[in-house]
Amino acid sequence: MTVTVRSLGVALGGRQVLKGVSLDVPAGSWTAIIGPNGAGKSTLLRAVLGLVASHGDIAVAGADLRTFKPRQRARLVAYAPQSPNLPVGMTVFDYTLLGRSPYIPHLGRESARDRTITEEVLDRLDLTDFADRPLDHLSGGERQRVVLARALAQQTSVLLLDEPTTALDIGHQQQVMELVDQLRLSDELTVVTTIHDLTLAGQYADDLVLISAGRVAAAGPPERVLTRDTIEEHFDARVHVTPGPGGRPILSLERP
Ligand SMILES: Nc1ncnc2c1ncn2[C@@H]1O[C@H](COP(=O)(O)OP(=O)(O)OP(=O)(O)O)[C@@H](O)[C@H]1O
Repeated sequence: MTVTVRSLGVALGGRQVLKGVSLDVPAGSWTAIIGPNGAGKSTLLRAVLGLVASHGDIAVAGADLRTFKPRQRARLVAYAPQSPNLPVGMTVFDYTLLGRSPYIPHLGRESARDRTITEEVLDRLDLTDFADRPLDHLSGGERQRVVLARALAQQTSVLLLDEPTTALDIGHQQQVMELVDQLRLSDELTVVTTIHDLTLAGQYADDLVLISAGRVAAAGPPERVLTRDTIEEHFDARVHVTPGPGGRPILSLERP
């Protein structure tokens, strides 16, 4: 399913946070939204979901999610926010099972299939041993994987992930990115993720969109966006860029 945004604008607290943003994410592809702190990356995801007021055109599989009820939206798009409110005392299993809520009838109970899907997702994210643990008894990285687990349990065709790897060690970063990539290939999932690790973004995404001061500053394949000059201009960082496997850029910081 495609995600298309045209001339998107968002104002927050009386300030224009996104201006004229356009985005084209083909079905089954992975787009990474990059950009400096405060650029508007999370706001862009929230606007696509219809969680913040916006003007401009938004189409997810041809539909404008701003007109959808939450339950209807949750069958089409799964969203893993950067810092979700986690219910104190709820177990990892029950929180992940919440991902099945859009399919459970009102006043009904989850089915055996809902529980099986939840168990499978926990297994794929190395979380089976934590299933009965309350969310507030987890480390930051474990919590982050549980938030992703809930989103994957929704089994939607579009996945929006806000900074899915920030709290993860390098092994779990790889595990999460590989898992998302596998799902993308096997289930034709369309993925949009914000991400700060530019090398990681360049290794997995088909296209990068650089947001800077609320506008699209660059967009295209990783090797076109991740250039030394672009990084210096928008992040005020000096980096060395070398072509890695498949020509995908590897960035390292240059000491002044
Ligand atoms: N509710 C709000 N009211 C006013 N301004 C807001 C609100 N929420 C966010 N902002 C501002 O909007 C801008 C964009 O925020 P956003 O969270 O989208 O940035 P980001 O690119 O995701 O940043 P980061 O990389 O730090 O997570 C920031 O300047 C932020 O301070």
